[in-house]
Amino acid sequence: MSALFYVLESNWLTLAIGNSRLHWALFAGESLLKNWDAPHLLASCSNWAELSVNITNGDRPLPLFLASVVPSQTALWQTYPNLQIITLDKVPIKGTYPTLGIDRALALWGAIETYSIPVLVIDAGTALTFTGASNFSLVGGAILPGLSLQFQSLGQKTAGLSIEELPAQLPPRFATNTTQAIQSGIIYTIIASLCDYIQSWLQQYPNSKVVLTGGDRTILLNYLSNYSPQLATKIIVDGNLIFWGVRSYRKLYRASG
Ligand SMILES: Nc1ncnc2c1ncn2[C@@H]1O[C@H](COP(=O)(O)OP(=O)(O)O)[C@@H](O)[C@H]1O
Ligand SMILES: CC(C)(COP(=O)(O)O)[C@@H](O)C(=O)NCCC(=O)O
Ligand SMILES: [K+]
Repeated sequence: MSALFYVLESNWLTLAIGNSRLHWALFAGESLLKNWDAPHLLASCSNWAELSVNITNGDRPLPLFLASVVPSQTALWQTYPNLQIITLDKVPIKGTYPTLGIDRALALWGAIETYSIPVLVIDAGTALTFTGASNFSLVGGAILPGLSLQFQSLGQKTAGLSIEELPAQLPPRFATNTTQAIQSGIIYTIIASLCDYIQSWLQQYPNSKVVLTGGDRTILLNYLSNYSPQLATKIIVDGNLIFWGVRSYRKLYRASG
């Protein structure tokens, strides 16, 4: 990221650490100015100054709100002087369980605040997660290996069944070569699962919004639009849900001192 922006009093940063990479956002007050992704930091980075050369203005480190599901990456930020680590006990959604991922809780909070409740959040990240809420209370969800992870695990645990690229559109379902057979197997089962979870949720909560986020959101929506155009129209795509959750957190705890 470039360091060439004016740092205002109201500027603050959020860093959401997922299992694949870092998700950064720069805010001015309530407005998102800029967001970007970056690779995980190397464990050899041992102090925040080294890590944050691009996010300071001289010796004024910006307030940093950190939400992480990767403890070894969280540890690298512990000495940052203007740091707030967001923990699940600070998320006001009712009915959560102690090991719920903070990324899921914040994305859900962000979806509730930005859209409405009931809401189902689908996070197509390293893991593919479903997280639903009604009455400002967690209803529940599901976790499965995400799109890339499914390809990678097949590649790692078999002799030679690895493929490099995801097709932009749905592959033929009944394939006659190995690459397309793998693509078909993984993509159609993920899309069928998506449809099934969404339909099941909408049966219970017919007026619910369904919001898709995470690094694979665009490609999954493409597949879903081919597979079930009618269901695809019901989906809101928002890559910034977790940032809206962090914004809600900041607002709540600033307001209450
Ligand atoms: N440059 C990239 N690095 C890693 N994953 C990427 C990249 N571009 C797209 N992706 C897709 O994004 C998915 C990871 O989603 P993301 O939301 O970034 O994960 P997480 O929040 O778990 O770190 C991967 O499965 C991959 O398919
Ligand atoms: C399910 C997750 C691995 C998803 O992580 P991600 O794909 O965003 O990197 C993460 O939210 C997590 O570690 N959750 C803890 C278990 C739970 O939410 O029940
Ligand atoms: K995520």
